[in-house]
Amino acid sequence: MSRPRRLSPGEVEEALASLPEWRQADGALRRRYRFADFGEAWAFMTRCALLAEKVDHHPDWRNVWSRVDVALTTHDAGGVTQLDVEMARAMDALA
Ligand SMILES: C[C@H](O)[C@H](O)[C@H]1CNC2=NC(N)=NC(=O)C2=N1
Repeated sequence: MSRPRRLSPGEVEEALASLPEWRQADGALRRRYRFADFGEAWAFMTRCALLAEKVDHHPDWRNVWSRVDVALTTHDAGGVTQLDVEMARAMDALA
């Protein structure tokens, strides 16, 4: 894949207008998901993991019981790119 371009803060803000649960902090898109229990959280992570492998773009995340904290950033670009915006939308659709 060609190297993705890091989005400007303004471009990220624009993208976040249609991703109300997400915020931008420390060079990443961040969201907390809450599920009914650990099984639901893990099932969500499994769906995301399969997608991440398919598109070769992987979330940084932390799971505690029914909670999943996600940070999306493009390490190669040193910040948020269109890939992260697309992954955020896809993860919302899988939640
Ligand atoms: C070698 C491989 O293509 C890279 O390490 C990919 C894999 N998954 C990735 N995931 C994310 N979120 N950012 C990256 O820069 C990235 N790079």
